[in-house]
Amino acid sequence: MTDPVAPTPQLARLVVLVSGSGSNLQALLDAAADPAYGAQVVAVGADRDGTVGLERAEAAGVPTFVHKVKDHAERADWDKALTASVAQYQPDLVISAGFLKLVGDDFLAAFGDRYINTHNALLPAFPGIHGPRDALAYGVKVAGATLFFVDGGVDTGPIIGQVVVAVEDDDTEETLTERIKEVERRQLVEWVGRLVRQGWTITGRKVRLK
Ligand SMILES: Nc1nc2c(c(=O)[nH]1)N[C@@H](CN(C=O)c1ccc(C(=O)N[C@@H](CCC(=O)O)C(=O)O)cc1)CN2
Ligand SMILES: NCC(=O)N[C@@H]1O[C@H](COP(=O)([O-])[O-])[C@@H](O)[C@H]1O
Repeated sequence: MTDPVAPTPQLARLVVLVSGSGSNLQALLDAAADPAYGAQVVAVGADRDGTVGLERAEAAGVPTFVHKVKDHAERADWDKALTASVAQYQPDLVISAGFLKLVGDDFLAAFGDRYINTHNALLPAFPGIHGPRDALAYGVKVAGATLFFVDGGVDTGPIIGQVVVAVEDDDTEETLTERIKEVERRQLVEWVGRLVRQGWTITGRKVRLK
């Protein structure tokens, strides 16, 4: 069992990592506007400039930082820089919400017990960055989203929650992606709130609220 993580007595500090439109980030920002939610977004990080996700953070008055892989000689240097920026904000929970980069050893050593990711497929099926496309190509009848604690693999960590949607006969990648996102955002907001208000344990692959 990893060390249990206790509930956070004050507002829990969330750092959110994004690469794209940031609709999951927006859902967290909206939820955190109510102090009863129990958490605040203290910073937003990204691997690229000029995204709507970063604009959403700035509009909410939340500090941002960007680390691009190509600005570093080695991937490990990027990982160290990302780790240092996140650490500066002393997060209780780090959340990847459409963050399209795999983090490395330094990041996981610092935050591996408190780093979660939302993925738009029902893991362990369809890991990677094209979940809805891969699900449609396979011909599945249900799809969905998985929230999990990140480990050193690609979308392999202990699962916190999953939510399911139907796949319609006339779905395109775009329509299925949007249907998944609607339920994915709700799942993310609900589980982040529960985790920070109640604390959690991870025993092997089992995640439990305290
Ligand atoms: N060590 C881990 N890091 C991250 C995980 C994870 O499971 N383990 N989840 C991600 C998010 N993710 C899917 O949810 C994911 C992100 C990125 C990739 C990937 O292959 N990325 C390539 C670049 C792709 C691109 O920029 O177009 C890369 O990192 O070089 C797969 C899955 C959060 N981080
Ligand atoms: N595996 C990574 C991945 O594909 N993540 C997916 O990117 C979307 C981000 O949306 P958003 O930027 O609107 O929150 C989300 O659906 C998330 O599951």
